[in-house]
Amino acid sequence: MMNKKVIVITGASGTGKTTISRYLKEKYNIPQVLTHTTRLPRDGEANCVDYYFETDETFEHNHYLERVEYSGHKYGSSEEGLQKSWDVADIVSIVVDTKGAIAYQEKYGDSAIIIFMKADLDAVAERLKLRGDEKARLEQRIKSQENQRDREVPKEFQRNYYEIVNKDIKKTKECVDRVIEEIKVK
Ligand SMILES: Nc1nc2c(ncn2[C@@H]2O[C@H](COP(=O)(O)OP(=O)(O)O)[C@@H](O)[C@H]2O)c(=O)[nH]1
Ligand SMILES: Nc1ncnc2c1ncn2[C@@H]1O[C@H](COP(=O)(O)OP(=O)(O)O)[C@@H](O)[C@H]1O
Repeated sequence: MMNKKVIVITGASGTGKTTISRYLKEKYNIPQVLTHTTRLPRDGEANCVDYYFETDETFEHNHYLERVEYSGHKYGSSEEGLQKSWDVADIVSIVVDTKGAIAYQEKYGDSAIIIFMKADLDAVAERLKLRGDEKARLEQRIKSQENQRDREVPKEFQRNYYEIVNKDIKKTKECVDRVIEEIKVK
């Protein structure tokens, strides 16, 4: 089991977590572990592709490795989901908030590779508007206590994590490439 690795992509809203997860899939064929949420799909998002979209009731039918409330919605990831991805690939990725990242680090130790994403606040506001996030929801999300918290590296992180400042997307992807090279030689 321990030649298996999970790349845990974390950071505040709009910092580029999903973008990096997609890049890992496209360039390295690294599958993304899907998680469950009670928030509604955004335009362009689909069930079983971006998330397992749940109601408050169906959300409780799964059992979770870790679960959180984020800006008024529930999110959770399951051990089965991770295992299913590990069945088909040695390196997989998952996108979670920092609380989730801490849980993965605690459970999987060095097999959990943390990438903490950071971006300038003004750039984030602009990018989320372009992403098509509805204005009121966007503001609520940006102001949420969880999102404020996730703008900084939590003190609970153990020393080994990668921090990527996502300004120029080309440079960001180069940073990700270096992370993958490092993981692969380990
Ligand atoms: N801990 C945890 N966080 C999750 C899970 N699924 C998604 N998240 C996080 O929940 C937060 C909100 O996600 P989302 O609604 O997609 O908004 P976004 O960050 O603006 O794309 C993000 O930080 C996600 O990484 C999960 O299963 N567990
Ligand atoms: N470096 C970048 N420059 C410009 N736009 C970006 C950059 N990185 C991501 N984006 C765009 O910003 C929006 C938010 O990125 P996303 O990956 O959805 O963030 P997150 O998953 O962290 O909320 C998306 O529309 C994405 O295409």
